[in-house]
Amino acid sequence: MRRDKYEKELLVAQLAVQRAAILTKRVFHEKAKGTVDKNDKSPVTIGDFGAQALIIAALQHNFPDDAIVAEEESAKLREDEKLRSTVWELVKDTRLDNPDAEALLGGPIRDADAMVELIDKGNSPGGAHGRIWAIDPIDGTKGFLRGGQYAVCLALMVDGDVKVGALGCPNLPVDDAARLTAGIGENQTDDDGHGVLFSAVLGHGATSRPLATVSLDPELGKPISMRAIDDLTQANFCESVEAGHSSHGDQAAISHRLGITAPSVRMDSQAKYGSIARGAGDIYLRLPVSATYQEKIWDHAAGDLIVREAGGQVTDVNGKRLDFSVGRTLANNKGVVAAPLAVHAKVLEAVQEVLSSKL
Ligand SMILES: Nc1ncnc2c1ncn2[C@@H]1O[C@H](COP(=O)(O)O)[C@@H](OP(=O)(O)O)[C@H]1O
Ligand SMILES: [Mg+2]
Ligand SMILES: [Mg+2]
Ligand SMILES: [Mg+2]
Repeated sequence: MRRDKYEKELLVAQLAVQRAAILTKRVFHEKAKGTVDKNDKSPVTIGDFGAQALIIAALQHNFPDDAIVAEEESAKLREDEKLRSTVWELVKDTRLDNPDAEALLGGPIRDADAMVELIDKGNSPGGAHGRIWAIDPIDGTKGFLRGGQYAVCLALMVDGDVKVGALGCPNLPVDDAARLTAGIGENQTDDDGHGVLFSAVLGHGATSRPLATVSLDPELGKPISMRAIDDLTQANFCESVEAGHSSHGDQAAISHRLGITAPSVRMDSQAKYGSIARGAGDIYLRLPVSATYQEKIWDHAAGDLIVREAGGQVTDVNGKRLDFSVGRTLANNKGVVAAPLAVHAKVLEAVQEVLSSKL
């Protein structure tokens, strides 16, 4: 079956993520320099709002009829004049260093009022019908603050199915061959050799390229694929840093059951999905800690597609594919199990054994 290549959507998504990441990187450096308070939540707040505004501006310019589900809303900006002008100062000077690319995204936002209004265009309830973009302007808030991993995430869903995904990971190595190591979750930089842009279109594979390479050619990326692994004892698995986001205990028990000897690699954000998609790691486990928490679609949409297009499978702990068609959350799913297609069933079996032994 021939599938739509979504060429323009992919190009706009890639450039929008690249432009937003220029802003998040500036905030990251200003935080390190102490220009913004590094102890409170302000760096991430400034970065979230700024990145979301820039991405929505690009989407509205190119696809004005599409709906948008984005993580942030503007209430705080409307009540805090100082925060609003700090964000605006950053947004107004953030542009791609490529005039054609910048023009494609619609150029600068008009003024601070327009910026605040754009942020609120991300309030769609989501659902199973039509074209809906999902945005996480900074995923891995804690990683961003710690100087670890974070990601700028954008995906297009059509009738509830993810068709296009782009993930900008400023602090990951550019080199696809660099295996995940324990230190990747902290003390990272976005200096030379770092910053990768993962993308995928349903039915057309997944790619990576340097985040800094701005081009109007959406096919510039190198194809990526998961590592072929038949001996699961040699697998490398990754998980959240935050113990409140997934159960480190259950994940350790699953890994033990699979005979995995390497310690888990802890890192924030959808950088986990990108990393396993390019074979830097093999398995991503996100076992629920709470019976009531519903995963948010913007935390998974791009990563789910990128892993599946790289030869992986992504399901919840019950073996169901992630269902992006039911609103702003993955209300029909519990947890995430991502692994190469050939071994996913084995991993899922271990997940279910561990979970049922707890009952
Ligand atoms: N109790 C919980 N269980 C699972 N995920 C949670 C959670 N509380 C918050 N999160 C989500 O976990 C995301 C980060 O995932 P990770 O731990 O893989 O880095 C957060 O994204 P943000 O950082 O964009 O807010 C947030 O949406
Ligand atoms: Mg997130
Ligand atoms: Mg976020
Ligand atoms: Mg958040």
